[in-house]
Amino acid sequence: MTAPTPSAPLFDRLVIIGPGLIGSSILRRAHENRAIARELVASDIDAGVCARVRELGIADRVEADPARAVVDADCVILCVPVGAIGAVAAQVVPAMKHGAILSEVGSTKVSVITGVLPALASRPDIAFVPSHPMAGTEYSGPDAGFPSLFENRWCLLTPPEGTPPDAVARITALWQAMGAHIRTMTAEHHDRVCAIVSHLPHLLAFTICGTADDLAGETRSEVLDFAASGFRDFTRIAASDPTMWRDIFLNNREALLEMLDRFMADAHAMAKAIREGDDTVIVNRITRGRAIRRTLIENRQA
Ligand SMILES: NC(=O)C1=CN([C@@H]2O[C@H](COP(=O)(O)OP(=O)(O)OC[C@H]3O[C@@H](n4cnc5c(N)ncnc54)[C@H](O)[C@@H]3O)[C@@H](O)[C@H]2O)C=CC1
Ligand SMILES: O=C(O)C(=O)Cc1ccc(O)cc1
Repeated sequence: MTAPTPSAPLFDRLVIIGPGLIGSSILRRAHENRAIARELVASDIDAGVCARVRELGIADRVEADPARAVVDADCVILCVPVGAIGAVAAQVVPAMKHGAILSEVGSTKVSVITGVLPALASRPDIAFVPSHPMAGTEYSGPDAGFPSLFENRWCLLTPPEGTPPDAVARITALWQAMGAHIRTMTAEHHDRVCAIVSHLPHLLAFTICGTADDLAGETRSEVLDFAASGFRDFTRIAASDPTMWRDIFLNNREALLEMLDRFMADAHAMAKAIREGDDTVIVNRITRGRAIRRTLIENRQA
């Protein structure tokens, strides 16, 4: 009697360009679950990151040159800051094999897709499946990653019109193997949703920490002494990486500015209610905030 042949992995060779928090988390999960890819390859512009990924042993091979890294890959995922995705696509696409899948994990989509499309113009054989795991932390780099990062989190896919369904199905299967739930939407819708749920909150956190820091002398030291209040929750996300967030703000400019305008109008309405002692408006606003938090807890996303 012959032993049953184990089913082939989802990808033969999976390449991660930029194995920082997100890229190294994908590698860690795929390293644990070899049904995802037979071979894992990593490449990073930073020689220190390449050396660290080798030490961690989370990739089978590390290549300094991204064009060398992607040779014969079935799937290449760009995990670099959004401002670099277009340029990295231009470096790797010409070296990719016929029929391979290109993906990326950037936090913004419209400008990322616009930036990648020129590299794909002469390679209609390559399917492009942009993805965005709605999971992360305020930490960066290969040491910050962990295999369960995407567990029970949403991953948003924004395949451009005409993307082969088979490629979308394979990227869906990849994120499901990471433990994520999938939602597919247009890039425009993605950018508006993420502007309100992620980009504006980060902008507010950076701003409030800056405002507190600008307060002179004694007050500032008290802000830091008594930070075990609402302020502390802002400081966690305000600790996020400056390059990554500069790129997100500049690449989702329109949607972010629209949400900021709406927020400022609502903040002005709250200021007016406080000035005028309008307790109905104040209580109503707080009650709606509590309800949102309760829903997140019920959906296990808190
Ligand atoms: N940090 C988070 O919580 C989340 C981040 N994202 C997105 O994922 C992407 C990666 O973010 P993180 O993993 O947090 O960043 P990270 O800073 O931890 O890792 C990014 C890596 O890309 C490398 N890199 C930068 N430019 C490069 C280039 N031109 N060629 C090759 N490598 C290059 C860096 O050296 C670094 O190792 C970003 O686009 C970000 O918007 C998506 C979801 C969550
Ligand atoms: O650490 C947090 O609270 C985050 O919000 C992480 C995060 C950062 C960027 C994304 O595009 C998605 C998730």
